[in-house]
Amino acid sequence: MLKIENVSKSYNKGAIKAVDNISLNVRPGEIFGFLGPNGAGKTTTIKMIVGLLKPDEGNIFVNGINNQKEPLKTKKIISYVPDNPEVYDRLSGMEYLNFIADMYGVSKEERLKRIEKYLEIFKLKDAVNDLIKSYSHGMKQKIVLTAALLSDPMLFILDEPMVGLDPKSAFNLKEIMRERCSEGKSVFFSTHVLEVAEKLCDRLAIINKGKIIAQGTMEELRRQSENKESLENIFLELTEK
Ligand SMILES: Nc1ncnc2c1ncn2[C@@H]1O[C@H](COP(=O)(O)OP(=O)(O)OP(=O)(O)O)[C@@H](O)[C@H]1O
Repeated sequence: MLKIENVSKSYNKGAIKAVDNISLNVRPGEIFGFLGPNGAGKTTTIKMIVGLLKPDEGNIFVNGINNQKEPLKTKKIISYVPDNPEVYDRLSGMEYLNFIADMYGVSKEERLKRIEKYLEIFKLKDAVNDLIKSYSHGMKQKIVLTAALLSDPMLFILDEPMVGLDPKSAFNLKEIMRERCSEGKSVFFSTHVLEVAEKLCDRLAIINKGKIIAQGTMEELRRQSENKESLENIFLELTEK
């Protein structure tokens, strides 16, 4: 579903190598966790996957399509929720949802069904006709999540999705991720919450200083580490080397 091949990215004319020759593969029906300390290169990688940044080297394929060569085709099957979503404050929640559904060409029937479903899950029904600028931080996050789900993406990409969500909303989001994967769709998300990653992900990759230092199932990561008890121990051991 997602294949990253030997991808590198530098900033400031090569002075900062943010991502250094990484490769990974996310399969259909998989929840894939992308972990790493601050400044490791997670957001830079995600921005390259969704087409906001261009890799200096390497290729990224979404469902077999090269995202540099056919950006619109790949964007159609991806939804992306950034770590700090910017929303159109002067729209109401419903106007924003319809705008995103229009951009993705979602039919009236499908959008109504999905809007109803996710507004119910995220308890946003009463606020959906209010202006987004009146929303709390968490409500803004939830309207962005709802919008991202309207196109029923094959690949759902989230950068630090649990930050700012209350426990119930975080639980609901995890259920949504699981449901998508049971339907054969894929989820790729970055997180600092190791407990969530450990419980939720089918496979994980750990990035440190731009390089992938471990990748695989929890079982496979345990085998690569001497300190095998929890993902926290494995993470600390591998990133402190
Ligand atoms: N626009 C930019 N210009 C210059 N350097 C940048 C830019 N964006 C990121 N960097 C640098 O690239 C490196 C990787 O940053 P990135 O944001 O990808 O890390 P991250 O793993 O997402 O970090 P965090 O967990 O703190 O969000 C860091 O050294 C960062 O300072």
